[in-house]
Parts: sequence; C-alpha cells; structure tokens
Amino acid sequence: MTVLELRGVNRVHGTGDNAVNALVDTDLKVAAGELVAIMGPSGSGKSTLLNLAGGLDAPTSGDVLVEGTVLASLNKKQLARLRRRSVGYVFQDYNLIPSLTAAENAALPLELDGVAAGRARAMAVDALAEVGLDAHQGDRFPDELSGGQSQRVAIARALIGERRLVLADEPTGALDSATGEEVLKLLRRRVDAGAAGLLVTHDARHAGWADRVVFLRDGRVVDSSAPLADADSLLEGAQ
Ligand SMILES: Nc1ncnc2c1ncn2[C@@H]1O[C@H](COP(=O)(O)OP(=O)(O)OP(=O)(O)O)[C@@H](O)[C@H]1O
Repeated sequence: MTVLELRGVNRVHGTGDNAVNALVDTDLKVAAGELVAIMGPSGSGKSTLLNLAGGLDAPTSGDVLVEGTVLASLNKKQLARLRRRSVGYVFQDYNLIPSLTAAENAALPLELDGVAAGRARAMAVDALAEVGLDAHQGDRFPDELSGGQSQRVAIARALIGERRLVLADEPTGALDSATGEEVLKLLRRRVDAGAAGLLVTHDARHAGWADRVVFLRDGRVVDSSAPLADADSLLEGAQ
C-alpha cells in the first residue's frame, strides 16, 4: 500500500529575482514497509521534500498524498489532525521536551490527540520497550539519557499509535557511528513492521539501510537506485 505519494511536485521558495526552484517535477511513491533514503548536496531540496511530505509546507504545484489523501484538499484543522495521526518526525537533535520524562515525551502525540493520559502512558511504555528502553529509563528526563537513548525515544514518539509515515532528517547526525547504526537498525525494524520511511542522509553507509536511494540535485531527482550495499554486510563491516 502506498503511504506517501508526490505527483509532479514543484516548490518555489521566494518570488521574482529571489525565486528558488527548491523542488522540480518530483514524483515519488513510498509504500508501507519501504524505507527510502534521500541524498544530495546541501541546498538540493532534501528538507523541502521532507517538509512537503509531512504537510509542514505546501507545493507550489502538484499533489502530495498521505495514505491516499491529497493534503491540499484538507483544511488547517484536518491537516493538523492527519499530521498528528499519520506522520512522525525524527530530527538530528531529537527535539525532546526537556521538562517531560522519556515516557511522557513518547506519549505526547497521543495526548495531543485526545487519548486519555493513563492509556497514552501505557502505550508509551510499550513503544519504549519496542525500541529497547525499560520502564526505569522511561522515567528519566532527556538530560539523563545518552544521545542514542534520546533518539530511541524520538523514534518511539514518531511511530506511536497508528502512525504510518516516519520522516527522519539526519537522525544519526549527532551520534557516534556504532550508536547511529543501532538507531538506523531500529528505524528499519519499525518500517519492516508496516510504516513507510523517508531518511535524509549524507552518509552512503546509512543509505545502505534503505530499500531505495533517491538522489537530488538542484531540486531534481537525478537517479533513483537500489542502495549501495546490503545493510547486513555493512553491519558486519562495522564490527
Ligand atoms: N524558506 C525559504 N526561502 C527561500 N529559499 C529557501 C527556503 N527554504 C529553502 N530554500 C532554498 O531552497 C533550496 C533547497 O533547500 P533545502 O533546505 O530543501 O535543501 P537541503 O538539500 O535540505 O539542504 P541541506 O543539506 O543544507 O539541509 C536551497 O537553495 C535553499 O536556499
């Protein structure tokens, strides 16, 4: 099932002489169970693509569909609800709320969506267990967690509930390479469990965890191919 689709998407930032064609005639489909890596030089349109996919930005022309819904057909409130229920983000700097525990951070999207606090907390404990964090770690605050643990919390938060699309922007950027590989392995596992994933990365080894790599240059898709190496062989190489 296609979870994310871009159809003939263009995004122009700015106007007149300052106009930048950040994304040009882009078509992309990402299915459930599929992880697609986005690579390209700085300024090639990777963040623009991710923001459009998550409904944080709107195309100048063309359509973005999430789970079959054209995002432009939704009003503000409907779009906010779809984003809350269907889309999870993982950022380089984790973006956890410092005054909330790990479990409270993971539960936050559910609570914002009106799920009762007790039930949201119970689901958060399960989501944390899935990423290898126990209840004791769930009670810790972000400044008591390592970088790798923080990114695990962010992944748990991104995929808690029914959310089927995970958008990861350089999620390993702040981690050492072994911890980074662990985080990608986890992302891969969650995608294998039925989510669709987009992973922006500068690192070809990390792109090895993806099913496909989409290369961007000046806002255009220049090549779309299988990853450079099989993830398992990369892991062996790292040991
Ligand atoms: N809000 C904006 N206003 C004007 N131009 C923008 C805006 N956002 C992005 N751009 C421009 O659009 C182009 C694509 O930017 P984008 O951030 O998507 O690239 P990127 O591949 O994510 O870069 P990086 O790897 O440095 O994060 C760049 O030329 C950038 O300067």
